Amino acid sequence: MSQLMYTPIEDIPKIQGDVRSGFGSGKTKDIAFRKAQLLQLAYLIKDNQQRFRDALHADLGRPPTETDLFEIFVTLGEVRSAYDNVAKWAKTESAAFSLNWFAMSPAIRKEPKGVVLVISPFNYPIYLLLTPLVGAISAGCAAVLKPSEQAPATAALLTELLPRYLDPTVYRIVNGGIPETTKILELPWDHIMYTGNGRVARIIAAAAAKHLTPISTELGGKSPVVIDPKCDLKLAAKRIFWGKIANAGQICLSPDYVLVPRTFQDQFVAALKEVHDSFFPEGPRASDSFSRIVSEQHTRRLKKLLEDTQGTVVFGGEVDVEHKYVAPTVVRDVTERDSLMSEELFGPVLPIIPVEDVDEAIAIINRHDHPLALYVFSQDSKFKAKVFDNTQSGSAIANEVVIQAGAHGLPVGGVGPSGTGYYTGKYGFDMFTHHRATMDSQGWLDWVLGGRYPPYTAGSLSLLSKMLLPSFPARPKSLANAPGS
Ligand SMILES: NC(=O)c1ccc[n+]([C@@H]2O[C@H](COP(=O)([O-])OP(=O)(O)OC[C@H]3O[C@@H](n4cnc5c(N)ncnc54)[C@H](O)[C@@H]3O)[C@@H](O)[C@H]2O)c1
Ligand SMILES: CC1=C(/C=C/C(C)=C/C=C/C(C)=C/C=C/C=C(C)/C=C/C=C(C)/C=C/C=C(\C)C=O)C(C)(C)CCC1
Repeated sequence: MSQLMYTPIEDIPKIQGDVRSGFGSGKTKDIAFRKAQLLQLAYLIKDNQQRFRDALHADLGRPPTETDLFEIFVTLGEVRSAYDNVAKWAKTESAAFSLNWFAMSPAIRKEPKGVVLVISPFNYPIYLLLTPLVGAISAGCAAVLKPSEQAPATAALLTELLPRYLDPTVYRIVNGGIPETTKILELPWDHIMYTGNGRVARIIAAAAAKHLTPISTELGGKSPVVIDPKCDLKLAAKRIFWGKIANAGQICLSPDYVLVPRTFQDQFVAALKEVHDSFFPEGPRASDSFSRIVSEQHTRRLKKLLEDTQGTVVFGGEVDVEHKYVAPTVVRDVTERDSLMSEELFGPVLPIIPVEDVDEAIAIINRHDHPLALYVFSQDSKFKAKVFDNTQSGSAIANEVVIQAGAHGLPVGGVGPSGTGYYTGKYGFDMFTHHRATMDSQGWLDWVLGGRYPPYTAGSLSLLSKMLLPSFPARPKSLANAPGS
């Protein structure tokens, strides 16, 4: 297995300078070049699938099925979609038709922003590094990638493979921890995409502000689940519990806590226990279908949150810091002020908060930061609409969890504290694309537009008003008492 070597800090400005020169050559703008690089990226993943599985097993004790589902398939899907659509996405687009303007051929040129920086976290180190790269390549940008040092085997493998498959004059990896990333952030970039926690996002945003660099932040938060007692209970329990134990709960979109009607809590907890026993008949510790926590530090953090909870542990609760193991755990009768509600859990611990009704569930959600995802389990469209219409979140998903990130055509992104901007598919292309307004005005148009030149006269203004001043419908009766009426 490759060993992770940090990039010497003094090399970082040169790497950025080299990539900037590479971008300056103009080669990344060529659609054939973009497609060739995308194809190479597909083969980088396909040729090395087993090595990626092994690396993720070393980093997170991750079962290969999960690496395939959450990283390999979905990243290859992103590459395929970009490969098929890049020519269409990159085409100059005519502006919406307007009688006044069409003669000037107004259009939008899709131009690469330039040299972009991608900083990614440990939990999906392939998908969250390479999906932004797909966006950057398809947008015609050059890119420097900073993988998470907390997933060293995967970072080392990517560092070995990237220059073998992609053009190293325009796509490079820089490795390291805080000192290296701090150096990277001193440099001017044309866009920074950061995926990770909100604390570091503030550091990134402050560094970017010095150069007025635009940023996208893909963050996390506490994604709630609202349960309607009339839901399909077995299905709800199975999907929610899977979303909590996959990658040992280290998923940005993982259900963080569940809001369940007080009278339904016993049934819901019993259903979760049944699912637990069916997923792990030999117990989760012995199972090869259950990951470990990324570090001893994060395991200790989860241990402390569990020690401090005032809720009742229904099952699980076992923590072994040395082996970075946290058992799948369900805690019932949790309150809003509990330790388990103090931060994003990012582990296989599921707190259940009993509520009187859906109104109380909505009020609790709205007292917290807008989450990355909001889940509802219900067969009743009015119930679902009530929850979605009265809350805000990155995504609003009924009767499913987590897999919305893999759904073709949907953006992935947060709102407010769960992030700014969207990636995947065309959204990834747009993130790294400058929409450059262009037009070409003919001289003869001054027959009608000549009134803009001095000396200004009442007649010229009247003509300009006729062409350019928009009219509006009369105010309806319902606005009769509105200010100014
Ligand atoms: N919205 C999304 O798509 C998404 C996806 C995955 C994870 N997340 C969120 O990410 C978080 C987990 O990731 P994490 O942040 O713990 O991962 P992490 O510890 O791997 O850090 C992420 C990146 O930030 C860098 N970093 C850390 N400290 C830094 C500093 N002081 N200055 C500059 N860079 C620094 C790391 O080197 C790494 O590359 C969770 O909150 C999760 O919800 C969001
Ligand atoms: C096959 C036929 C049919 C049915 C097809 C169906 C229903 C296919 C369904 C496929 C599904 C549900 C696939 C799910 C994939 C999930 C993925 C890829 C999850 C990805 C999650 C990710 C990337 C998470 C990322 C995490 C992040 C960003 C944070 O940390 C019929 C029935 C239509 C008939 C014809 C044949």
